[in-house]
Amino acid sequence: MGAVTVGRVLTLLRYGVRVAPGSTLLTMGLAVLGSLLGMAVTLLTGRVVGAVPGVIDGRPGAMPLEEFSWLLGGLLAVFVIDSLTPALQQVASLTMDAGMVRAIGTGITEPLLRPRRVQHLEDAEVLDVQERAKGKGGFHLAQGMSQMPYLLASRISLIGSAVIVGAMFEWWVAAMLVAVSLLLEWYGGRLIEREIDVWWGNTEEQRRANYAFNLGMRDAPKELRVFGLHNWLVERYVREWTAGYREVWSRRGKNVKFSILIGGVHLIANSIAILAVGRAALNGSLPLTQVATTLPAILAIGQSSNGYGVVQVRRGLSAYRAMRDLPQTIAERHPEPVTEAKHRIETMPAREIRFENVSFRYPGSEVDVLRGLDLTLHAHEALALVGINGAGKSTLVKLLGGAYKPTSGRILVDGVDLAELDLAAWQRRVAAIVQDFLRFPLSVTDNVVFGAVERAGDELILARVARESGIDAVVRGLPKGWDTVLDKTFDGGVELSGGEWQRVALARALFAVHAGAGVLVLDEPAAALDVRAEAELVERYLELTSGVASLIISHRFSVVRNANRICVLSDGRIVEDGTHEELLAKDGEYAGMFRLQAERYVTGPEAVDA
Ligand SMILES: Nc1ncnc2c1ncn2[C@@H]1O[C@H](COP(=O)(O)OP(=O)(O)OP(=O)(O)O)[C@@H](O)[C@H]1O
Repeated sequence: MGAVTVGRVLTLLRYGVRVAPGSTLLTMGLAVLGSLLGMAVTLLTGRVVGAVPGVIDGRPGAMPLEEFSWLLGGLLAVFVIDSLTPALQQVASLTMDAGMVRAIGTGITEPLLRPRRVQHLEDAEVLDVQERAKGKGGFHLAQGMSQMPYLLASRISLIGSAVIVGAMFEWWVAAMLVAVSLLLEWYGGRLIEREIDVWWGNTEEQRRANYAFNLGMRDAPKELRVFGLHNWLVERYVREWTAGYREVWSRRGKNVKFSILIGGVHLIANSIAILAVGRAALNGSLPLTQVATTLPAILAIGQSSNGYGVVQVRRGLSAYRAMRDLPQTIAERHPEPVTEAKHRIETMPAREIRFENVSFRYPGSEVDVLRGLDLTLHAHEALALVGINGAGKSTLVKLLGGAYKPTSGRILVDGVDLAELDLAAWQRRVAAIVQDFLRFPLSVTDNVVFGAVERAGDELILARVARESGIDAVVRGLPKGWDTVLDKTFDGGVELSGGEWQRVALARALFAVHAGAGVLVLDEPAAALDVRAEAELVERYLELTSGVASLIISHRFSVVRNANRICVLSDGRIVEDGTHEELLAKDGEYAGMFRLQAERYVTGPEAVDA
């Protein structure tokens, strides 16, 4: 099969049989049956045509009429079955495709989701393997699998037709036709491959066209209308798309003369074969049956070259290998810590969480975000962390949640290094609302109970959370109450306002705390609310969650001052630590930031909020 060897095809077939056994076997079986029936039609047609003159003349030794009728009936039956198989094959093939897409989607996302840390998601090598496992412009593996039945059928047809030509006529003719057919396939495959590469190579124009498309469809449909930019966008999309396709056309144009040359070779080979058959028929050395069988077989050899199938199957194979390697690449480059279940995580932290001389730099970055940071968060205390944009506050939260591990230093939970704890169990102990919290396009209930999915069915906690968080007021106004889907693209779904969404997200954190979480992180928890509402909400949350260690991050001092203690993060370490009053008295960085904001609220545009 050219560069696609039989062994590799079997590998791919084995995968198909593993993930979608019924439909794969049926699709491949029907493909084989279809090509065998096609050859049976050729052989039977030859016999029927060869028998006709004798039957008409009633020559002695000719086929009896009854046998001829059976032959004709047989041809008809084979023809009918042959006509039915493509429809059946299509159904089987669609079912196989659906199974493949599901299996590949899981095969790629599952290894990426499984690790408790996230470093692997920023590792160029892992991302490269993932990209190859997926393929550009759709799942290459699924595309390869859907071409397998056609490739299989065209191979059987090529071999079978060559045997017919060789056995009934001349082996040199069969060899010549097969050689030309494979040449045609190899060359056609190369052209197709290059075209696909250009098209999915994501040229600058294609990326711009995609950007325009996403802008219009997904990212900014409202703003575009406000600014009256829809016509501009459509025009831009068409222009970029056409420009992107120009390269494909120019490559196709350049290849035309070679295609004509190869097509000419094919035409000459077929003409030689047909002329040779004609000559043999005329000089009486080739009986009519053989002539009528050989001619369609000659044409079938030419038609069985399948460059597209070869290319797609080859791409499918390489995607399959990348997908197979993905879990191993992740495990080798980012081993998950092996932990012993000797610590009672479900009661941690009983005393404190301590950052001890912690430094951190993101993978691939040259800059340390944290530099020898020391910080203690006591159990049952509410600690606020302040610092300018980019100081590293959210980064510290990611380290606390175990999403990253410190580049150096340690994070100790009740004296035990976080690296020694079962990360999955620890992450269940941490409830967090981050700035870009998840908005699931699911029901309100799901959006709240996902705070602690293992307690999802606990109606008592849900009722308590609804009462305490005040989202029962939001739910009462929804068409299907708790079952309302929070995405208006779904039937009966609604879109909440930014502030309402934040209340849902906070209810999610509260659900996690009541389900047993021991650490609560509020990272800009209610920035979409006005200043007073946010301050009141955070104050209320701290009352409701007073039994857990809370870390609050906010740029608003009305929120921060609710905390028992405030730490200022600057230059990668904690530079000030104390209560609101203590830090003001100290007249350092905190006091400077506070004064600046207070002035704005008195004189500036935000005075309304204050
Ligand atoms: N995934 C990442 N890869 C590389 N650098 C990152 C990544 N995430 C954040 N950074 C960088 O780390 C630094 C600290 O970012 P971080 O989000 O922790 O700051 P922050 O104090 O929370 O800021 P803000 O107040 O604006 O939310 C920034 O310089 C940021 O650009």
